Amino acid sequence: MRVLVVTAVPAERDAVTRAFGGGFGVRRVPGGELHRAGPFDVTAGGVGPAAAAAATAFALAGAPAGEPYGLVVSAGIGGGFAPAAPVGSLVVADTIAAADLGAETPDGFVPVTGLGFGRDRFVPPAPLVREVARATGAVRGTVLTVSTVTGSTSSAAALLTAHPGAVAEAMEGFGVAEAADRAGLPVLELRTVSNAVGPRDRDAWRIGEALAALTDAFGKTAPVVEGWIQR
Ligand SMILES: O=C(O)c1cccc(C(=O)CC[C@H]2O[C@@H](n3cnc4c(=O)[nH]cnc43)[C@H](O)[C@@H]2O)c1
Repeated sequence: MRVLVVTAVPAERDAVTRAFGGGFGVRRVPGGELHRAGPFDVTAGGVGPAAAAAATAFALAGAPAGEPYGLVVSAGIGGGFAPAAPVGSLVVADTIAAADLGAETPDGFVPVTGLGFGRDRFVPPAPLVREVARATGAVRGTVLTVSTVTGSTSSAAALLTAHPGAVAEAMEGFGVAEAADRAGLPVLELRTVSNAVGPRDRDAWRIGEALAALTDAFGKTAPVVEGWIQR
């Protein structure tokens, strides 16, 4: 079995494949391409949950005969909630939560599940999360999926009130998880922290360091997931 990794942008995809000395072959799938590296097929699916879900669904549907996927990973850089996940740290999601999927009401935000629809979270396999955290030193916690990057102290505080276990936010995990779940596959989310969640200061984003940390993280994660998908 192989592992599908979905990043947002090509720089993140290439950071993952660099853990194996680069991509070893590129395969076209509808709407994208898959870069083969070690046990991973890595695709840059675009920014946001909708692009991520579409890219994941097409990649899973196009798996070659005899090479099924056993796991899907959402990966890339993300914002970290202080003090749990400082800039430069690695986070592995024990819960992937859609933080802004729902309705604003007079009583505040109501998640989509409170409206009687769908899902607002997915839970990766706990033993796998534990093993990845042990192998990489990652912080474990909820990773939020947002469609709008948080840009103020008050919004960051509101997210932490609604999700006390949140350690990071990004924009794709829930979309990847939704597609993986419909294919009957487990999901994992790995984020290296490029910036603090809070007031927007793009000059303070440490993207280069976060991409280097992503390469390091995948080098350490590969043996763990290889063992796990063979069980
Ligand atoms: O400008 C670049 O060189 C560059 C290289 C790699 C990635 C980027 C991105 O802007 C990726 C966008 C991606 O990052 C996630 N992200 C990062 N920080 C946050 C945040 O604070 N809140 C939400 N999302 C964040 C997100 O998943 C985006 O898709 C640029």
